[in-house]
Amino acid sequence: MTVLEDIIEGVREDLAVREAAIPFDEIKQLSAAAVPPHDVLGALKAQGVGVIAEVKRRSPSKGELAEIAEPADLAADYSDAGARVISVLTEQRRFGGSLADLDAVRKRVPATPILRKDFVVSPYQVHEARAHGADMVLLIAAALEQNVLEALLDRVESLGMAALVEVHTAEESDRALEAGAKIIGINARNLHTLEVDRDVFGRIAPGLPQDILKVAESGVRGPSDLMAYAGSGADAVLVGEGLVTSDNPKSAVNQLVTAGSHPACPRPSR
Ligand SMILES: O=C(O)c1ccccc1NCC(=O)[C@H](O)[C@H](O)COP(=O)(O)O
Repeated sequence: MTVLEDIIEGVREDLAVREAAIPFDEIKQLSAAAVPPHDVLGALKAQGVGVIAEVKRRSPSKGELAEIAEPADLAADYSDAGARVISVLTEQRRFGGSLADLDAVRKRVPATPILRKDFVVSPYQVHEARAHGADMVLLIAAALEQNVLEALLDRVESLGMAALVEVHTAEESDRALEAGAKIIGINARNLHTLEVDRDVFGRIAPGLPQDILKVAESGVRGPSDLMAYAGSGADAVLVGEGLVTSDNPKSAVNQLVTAGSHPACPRPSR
C-alpha cells in the first residue's frame, strides 16, 4: 500500500464516523447556511506571486513540525503578513489537523480566503468544507478516478468555492484540464516516495494554458525558492514546513510576500 492509499484508508474510516453523526442531508443544509465564500480565483490573480500559507503540525515525511496550540493566532500572523490564502490541514491521523482548526481560523480571519487541505474523496467532505467556512478545497488527481474528480470539481464550484486540483505528472495535468480545473497545483512532493523535487514544477507548468492559475506546492524554504518557481511560471506558492518551523512565521511570510511583489520577481504572463 502506498503512503497516499494508507492516508486515504484512514480518511475514509474517519469520514464514516462523521457521516454517522451528521447525515449528508444535514451537512448539505449546513453548507447552504454558511457565510458566503470568498473569491479565491480573484485573490490569487492579483498582482505579484501570491503566498498560500499553511497551518501544518506534522507530516508523514517529517513527523512533528510544530505544536501550533493556537492555529488561529498563526493564521492571523499569516494574514497580517500578506498571505492571500490560508491553507488549513484538517486531516487528523497523519497531519494532526481538524475541522476545529478550520473553525478557529475562519472565525479569526474572516476576510482571508481559506483552503481546506485534506484528502477529499467524497461530496460529503466538500459540503463539510463549506459548512466550516472554507473557500477552496484540494482535489488530488492521483487519488481520484476521472469521473469522481470531475463530479467533485463540479460540486465544489456549484457551492461557490474554488478547487485546487493537485497534480504530479503531465498525465495528471491533462486529466485536471479535462476535468475543467481553473487552478492547478503542481506538487514537488512525490506522494509515493515523499521526496521533494522542485524541478517537477518547471517540467509541467510550461505545458499548461496561460489562463490556468498555477500554484507551486511544497519545498519553499525562503524567497529564493519562490523566485525560482516564479521564473518557471508560478502564480502562487503553497508553503507549510518553511513557515511553521520558522522562529518567526509572520516575518517568514512577509519575506515571501515582499519577494513575490518585487519588480525583479518574474511575472507570469497571462
Ligand atoms: O508533507 C508531507 O509529508 C505529505 C505527505 C503525503 C501527502 C501530502 C503531504 N503534504 C501535503 C502537502 O502537499 C504540503 O503540506 C504542502 O504542499 C506544503 O509543503 P511544504 O511547504 O514542503 O511543507
